[in-house]
Amino acid sequence: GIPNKLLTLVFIHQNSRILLGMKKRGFGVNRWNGFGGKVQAGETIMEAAKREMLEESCLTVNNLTEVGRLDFEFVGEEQIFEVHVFKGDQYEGEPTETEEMRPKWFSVDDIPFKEMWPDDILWFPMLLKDAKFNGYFKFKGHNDILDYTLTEISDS
Ligand SMILES: NNC(=O)c1cnc2ccc(F)cc2c1N
Repeated sequence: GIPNKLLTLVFIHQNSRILLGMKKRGFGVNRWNGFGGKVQAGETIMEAAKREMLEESCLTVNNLTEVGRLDFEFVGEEQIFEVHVFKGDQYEGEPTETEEMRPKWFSVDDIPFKEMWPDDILWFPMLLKDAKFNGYFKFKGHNDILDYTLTEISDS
């Protein structure tokens, strides 16, 4: 089907550490997520990414770039999520726990994939090496990937 729900996913990646957020309630609860959420009417996807980052972590990220696009389908659900993945390395503020998220820095050599969505281990290597990527994942529930496609896009 046609993806029809725009979402953002934001990571701060500084040298050998990446900021993740433990989701404290709602969708993806008890998993280390990227920061982000829905795109509201009247805002660009980039504006939504920065807004959600500020709301969920209290950080203002200055240099976000879009590094990937992931479509997620959940069998039995009409809606397909079109997730725009952003990365930045310059921010203002201090990572702060909110009602939604508990932020924590992880070494890129020690990412808690067992406590993350099962697709992460597949595309994080691309995220970390600054490759651009496109993916599609068909989920059954929140834990099983029935099938997927994942393509690294080389600019050159
Ligand atoms: N760090 N990874 C995420 O935040 C993440 C990964 N995969 C997902 C798959 C389906 C979905 F609805 C959300 C996510 C998601 N937030």
